[in-house]
Amino acid sequence: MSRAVLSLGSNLGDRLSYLHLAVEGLRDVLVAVSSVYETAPWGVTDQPDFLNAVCVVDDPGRDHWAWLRTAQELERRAERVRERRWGPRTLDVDVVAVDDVRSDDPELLLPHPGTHERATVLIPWLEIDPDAEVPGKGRADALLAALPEDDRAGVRRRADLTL
Ligand SMILES: Nc1ncnc2c1ncn2[C@@H]1O[C@H](COP(=O)(O)OP(=O)(O)OP(=O)(O)O)[C@@H](O)[C@H]1O
Ligand SMILES: Nc1nc2c(c(=O)[nH]1)N=C(CO)CN2
Repeated sequence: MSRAVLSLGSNLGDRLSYLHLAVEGLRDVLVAVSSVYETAPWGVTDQPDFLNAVCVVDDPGRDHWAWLRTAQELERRAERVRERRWGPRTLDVDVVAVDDVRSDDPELLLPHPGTHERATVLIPWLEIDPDAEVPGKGRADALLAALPEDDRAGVRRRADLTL
């Protein structure tokens, strides 16, 4: 079994349609997809709000490198241009975790190094997996509770948008 958690983000153009494109590309392997969240930007803060969501996907035939290729292929389809780090993008697909795999290869860091401090990932992930664990870091609910209130407040569920 190879179960992966992928995070989706968009803050350029028709944001929802880019998230749709990603979910449609994952349809055959999709186990669960979260609601869509409108989120205040972290990192570079002078940029538009993001739409974020998280998917759980499963395919016994794909290892963690294959999930990275899947993520990059989805970004390519969204004609993502690589600009500045943490800057605006049509579609960002990060591999958050794959089973219990730990990797310190810079091409594929697992779990994704930002996960434990990003409410934009933890909140949607917990919605679809309340027992989620970040390998090596602990339970996602405990990690979320440890974040500043402002970080959690910046993540708002958009009940009017669906994937
Ligand atoms: N877990 C991972 N998921 C996706 N890409 C990863 C991962 N670990 C390392 N990378 C590498 O990161 C690079 C892509 O970085 P990218 O431009 O998406 O970073 P970013 O989205 O700006 O920042 P962040 O990764 O902190 O969210 C790729 O070269 C990819 O090989
Ligand atoms: N709210 C939010 N902010 C971000 C995001 C993101 O997905 N959501 N992604 C970034 C680049 O990886 C930089 N900043």
